[in-house]
Amino acid sequence: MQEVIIATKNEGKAKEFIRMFKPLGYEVKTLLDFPEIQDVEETGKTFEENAKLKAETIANVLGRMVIADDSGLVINSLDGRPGVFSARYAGIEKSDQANMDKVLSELEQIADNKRQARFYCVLAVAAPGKETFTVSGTCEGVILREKRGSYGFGYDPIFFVVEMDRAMAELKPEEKAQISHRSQALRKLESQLPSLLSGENE
Ligand SMILES: O=c1nc[nH]c2c1ncn2[C@H]1C[C@H](O)[C@@H](COP(=O)(O)OP(=O)(O)OP(=O)(O)O)O1
Ligand SMILES: [Mg+2]
Repeated sequence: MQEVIIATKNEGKAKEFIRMFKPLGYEVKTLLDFPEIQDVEETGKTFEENAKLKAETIANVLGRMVIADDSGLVINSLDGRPGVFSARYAGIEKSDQANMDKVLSELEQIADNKRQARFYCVLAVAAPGKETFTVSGTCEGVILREKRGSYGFGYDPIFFVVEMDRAMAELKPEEKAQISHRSQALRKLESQLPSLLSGENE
């Protein structure tokens, strides 16, 4: 099977990418398979900037095509927070539980009809000597008042998916893969994968 490198150290993302790429005929490797590679500092102001930064840095380290994912939760009544700070919202330890607790407490006084939010995902494709490009996807929802469900990762337990009438963490992996911001973004990339990867690791 042809190999695709995803420049992520996030186990939840890694699992989703492995599942999404399998039916397309690609085997996914992530930075969890390359523990010697150092963290890329996410200094960008936008998801696009951070996705490009991660993809280009790792493409240069490995000398081959790499896809990076920068994603997060955007909440209307918090002026778009946590946004690009989603992973480290409650501190640099990157705790999903602490991040969710912080959002829940910030929204405690916010009425049910003012809790709209969206997940946003940018995928950047970078290869040495080529121009980097990005695609994006979104998933609309509402922030719950307590955690629900145990699938997924990150903010999934507090994110109610309008389209599915359940919390994201109540969706089985194959259900999340039908509607997620990540799969929306990947769909925009799918048809280009064969040409992007031609000449790589045959
Ligand atoms: O489907 C999702 N379901 C729930 N939460 C999600 C999702 N997608 C992103 N998120 C949250 C997790 C993390 O708090 C942040 C991503 O931050 P982000 O910097 O892109 O990833 P990360 O630091 O965990 O790993 P890495 O940079 O190595 O890919 O947004
Ligand atoms: Mg990150």
